[in-house]
Amino acid sequence: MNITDVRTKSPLVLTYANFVTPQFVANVVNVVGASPLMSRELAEFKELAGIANAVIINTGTLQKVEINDIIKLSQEAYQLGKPVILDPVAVSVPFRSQAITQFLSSGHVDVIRGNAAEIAWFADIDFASQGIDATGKGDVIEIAQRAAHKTGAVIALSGACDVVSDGQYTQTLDINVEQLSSIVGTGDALSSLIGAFIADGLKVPNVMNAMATFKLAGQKAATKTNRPGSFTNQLLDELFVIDNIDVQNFMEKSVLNHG
Ligand SMILES: Nc1ncnc2c1ncn2[C@@H]1O[C@H](COP(=O)(O)OP(=O)(O)O)[C@@H](O)[C@H]1O
Ligand SMILES: Cc1ncsc1CCOP(=O)(O)O
Ligand SMILES: [Mg+2]
Repeated sequence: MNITDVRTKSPLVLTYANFVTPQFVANVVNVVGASPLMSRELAEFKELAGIANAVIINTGTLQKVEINDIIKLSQEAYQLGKPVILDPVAVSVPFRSQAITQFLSSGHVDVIRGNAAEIAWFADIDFASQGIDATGKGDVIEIAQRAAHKTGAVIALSGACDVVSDGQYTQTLDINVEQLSSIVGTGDALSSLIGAFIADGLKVPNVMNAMATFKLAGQKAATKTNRPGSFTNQLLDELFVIDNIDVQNFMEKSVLNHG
């Protein structure tokens, strides 16, 4: 899907959110015309997964007692044929590594969206990080492709260079917009935004369409302000008005295909 499709179809995006950024995430999904819904209640997962077009599981503030819940949520979504997107915040921190390993052992995932350090964990490649941030350097195409092969999921690696890969087909978007990394929650928001754009099918180009839309909105916002507070609101405003023709032109110019 593209931004016009999202505005027309208004897909419902169900997010098991962390407790840090849900309002911002919901607003990003809302301003592009999709329909956000957040829940952490096991008793309603089946019903909500039934009405959702995609399910996002963000483990940014996951607790031990919740691991079986997210496994159940991913299984319900899978049984209903709904794509599951995992956002494994700071996965290299030991408790989180154990939790995600347990999740992967019996849960289901179709897309993993993370920064380069988070994706490198799935690829079994060393990559420096500090908490929620990727701080190292590395071959992000290799990292994304290896993570895709190891997990069987479509990988959405975000950062200065965005990479989407299913292990065979890879696309990159190497456009630097520093301000996007200056506010907390842009990664969380991107994970749920991807959920809106894959409502008509889990394909690499659909995932890249979401990432390019978000990146272009960030680039536009950055031309109007460089202060984090006003940038946050400007980003929402740019997403609200962004035009599909602009996004398609941006993608034609900046997205590279790597087989
Ligand atoms: N240096 C950067 N230049 C351009 N875009 C960036 C940069 N860092 C992050 N982004 C963008 O910010 C968003 C969040 O990505 P990222 O910071 O990697 O996720 P997280 O917040 O989960 O660490 C993505 O759209 C990504 O493309
Ligand atoms: C600060 C923090 N702590 C646990 S989740 C979270 C938000 C992470 O947001 P993002 O990964 O989008 O920067
Ligand atoms: Mg993140």
